[in-house]
Amino acid sequence: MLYLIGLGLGDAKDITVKGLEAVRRCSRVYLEAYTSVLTVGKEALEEFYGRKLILADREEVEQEADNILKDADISDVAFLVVGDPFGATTHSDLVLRATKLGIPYRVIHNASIMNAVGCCGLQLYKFGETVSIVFWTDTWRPESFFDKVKKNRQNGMHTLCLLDIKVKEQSLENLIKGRKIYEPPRYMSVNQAAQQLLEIIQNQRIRGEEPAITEETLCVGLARVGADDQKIAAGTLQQMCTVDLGEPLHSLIITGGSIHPMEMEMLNLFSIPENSSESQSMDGL
Ligand SMILES: C[S@@+](CC[C@H](N)C(=O)[O-])C[C@H]1O[C@@H](n2cnc3c(N)ncnc32)[C@H](O)[C@@H]1O
Repeated sequence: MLYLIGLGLGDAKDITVKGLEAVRRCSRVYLEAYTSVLTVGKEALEEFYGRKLILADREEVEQEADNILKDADISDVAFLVVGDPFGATTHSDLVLRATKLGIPYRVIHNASIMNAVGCCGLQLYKFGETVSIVFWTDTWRPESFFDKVKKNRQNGMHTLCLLDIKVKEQSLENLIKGRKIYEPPRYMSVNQAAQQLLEIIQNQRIRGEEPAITEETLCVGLARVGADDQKIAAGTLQQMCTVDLGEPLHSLIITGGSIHPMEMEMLNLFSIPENSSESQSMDGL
C-alpha cells in the first residue's frame, strides 16, 4: 500500500493519529522536500515518529518514482507531504503511476495553506484563483499571473499568492560542468513579492494601462501559519514591502474590493500599528 500522508503546517506533532500509525507500520518512509517545509527539520520529525525518513527531492519524485513505489504492492510505503498531499501541490502523478502498477493507495489528509489562510479572517469562499509568484531573474520577469489577480479583483475575490521556493538549485557553471553542488535554499518573502508587484504596477502605468491594484490596496502577509510563532500583518501593498514577518514560509493575500464587516474586524486584529513608519492610508482599512 502507498500512503500519501499530510503533515500539516506546524511542527512534528501536527501529523494526525491515523497518519502517525501508518508511518510507524511502513517499511520505507519518504519525506517530500521541495514544495514546502516545516519550521522544524527532518531530525525533529524522525525523533517524534520514531522512524528514519528518506528525503525525496523533485528529481526523485518526478523521474525516479519507481524507487519510491518499489515493493509497495507487497509492503507499506509512506510518502509524507508538508500541508496536505493534494493542497496546492498535486501528487496525482505518483498516484497514477501506483495505480498503473496495481499498487493500492490511501490518502491521509491534513491542514493545507489553502485552507489555513482563513486564520486571518478572510472568508475562504471569497477567494478566487490562487497564483504563484516566482523569483525574477535579470532575464525572466513573468507578469502573466497578474491577469488572474485582476480577474479576482473584478469579481470581488481575494487572491492567495503562494511564494516561490528554490531548493537544490545549481549555478549555471556547476550545471554545465555536471557538478552536484547546490545553492543554499531560497524562500520568497512577503517583502520580495510586494516589491515585484509594485514593479508590475509601475510597468503597467508606463504602458498606459490601469493597474488592477495600487500601492494602497489592502493586503495580508502571513508567515509560518500553524507554527507557534506564526505572524499575520494586514496593511497596504506598500507596507508589505517593509513589514518584518521573520523566517519562511510566507504567503501574501491581495484582498478583493469588497470586504465583509466581520472580515474587516478580524483584519483589524492584525493591522500594522498607526504609529509604525510602515503605516499609511489604506483602501478599506
Ligand atoms: C506548494 S505550496 C504548499 C503545498 C502544501 N502541500 C500545502 O498543502 O500547504 C508552498 C507555498 O505555500 C505557502 N505556504 C506553505 N506553508 C505555509 C505556511 N505555514 N505559512 C505561510 N505560507 C505557507 C508558501 O508560499 C509556500 O511557498
